[in-house]
Amino acid sequence: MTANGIASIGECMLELSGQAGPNWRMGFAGDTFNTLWALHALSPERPATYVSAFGDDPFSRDQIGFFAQNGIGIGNSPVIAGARPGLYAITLTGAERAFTYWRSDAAARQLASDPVALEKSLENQALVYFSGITLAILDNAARKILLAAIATARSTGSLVAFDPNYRPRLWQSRETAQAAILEALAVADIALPTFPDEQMLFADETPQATAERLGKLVGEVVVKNGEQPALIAMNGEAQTVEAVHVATPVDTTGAGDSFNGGYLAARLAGHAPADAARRAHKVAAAVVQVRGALAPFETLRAAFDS
Ligand SMILES: Nc1ncnc2c1ncn2[C@@H]1O[C@H](COP(=O)(O)OP(=O)(O)O)[C@@H](O)[C@H]1O
Ligand SMILES: O=C(O)C(=O)C[C@H](O)[C@H](O)COP(=O)(O)O
Repeated sequence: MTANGIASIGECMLELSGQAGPNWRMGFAGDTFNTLWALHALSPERPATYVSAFGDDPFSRDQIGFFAQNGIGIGNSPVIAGARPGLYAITLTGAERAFTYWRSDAAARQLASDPVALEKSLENQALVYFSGITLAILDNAARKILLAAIATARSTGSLVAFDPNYRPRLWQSRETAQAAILEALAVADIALPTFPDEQMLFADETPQATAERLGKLVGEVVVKNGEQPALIAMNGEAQTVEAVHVATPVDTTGAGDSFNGGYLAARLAGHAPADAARRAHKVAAAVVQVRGALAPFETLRAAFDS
């Protein structure tokens, strides 16, 4: 059987976005889910699986129902009695987002609790995607199980993409994050970092320094940098691709994740890296103009094809 699917591994939370007070709007989001959402919008012919662990409370059931309504399955992800999803709220200063989390006992922390189920969820995938947030919510033993399952999928032909997405609050120490992220890069074919994260974590002085450092570890690297150009490093060659100018961004939550979804969908469809990054910028520019991390499929498709 040809591997045709797309799997993304991590934590999808309940999301509060919009305005504080009685007008909060509740959705579902999380970096790896946001990327899968865009990927699925842009590659609808590929079976899409969100690999995580879920609870059995009404919110977990709603979340799984929301995925299903939108054509996204959960593979062999465990559903754990008594567990529940995490929650985060977005507060904005202008369009720049900050997050408050309630997630320390979320079901997703058990996503590697059944190694056999995890490996099964990663079978027959053309693409396996995960992030530094996926690593940050796991303990050491669970991280090892996850990376082993990803390495197995890669050895059977899956392309592996990884966004380090550094969230200092989720890690015990910067050194732990550095070590785990380097281990993840060792099993990745495509790395999709954001420059300010890499600057914080590895003290890179410029996006070029990030691209050079990661280019020695991974064959294909795209460094995002907000409204600044993205930098592609592939096989020792560097290219820059200008972002789209957005006059009035509303909420930058999910911009990087949606960029990744656009980039990977384009690469899976056979577009060259620079063309993929141009499409990804357009997708991300559409996402910064909506509140919350997810934009409607039609909005994403129109941006990708424009
Ligand atoms: N203000 C902006 N105007 C236009 N595009 C933006 C803006 N902010 C982000 N983007 C788009 O989103 C992508 C990712 O944004 P970035 O801020 O680097 O990532 P993250 O959301 O991971 O912090 C950028 O490469 C760009 O395409
Ligand atoms: O922080 C987390 O754990 C989340 O997953 C919440 C957000 O949905 C993403 O962080 C958004 O990611 P950006 O694309 O970088 O804006």
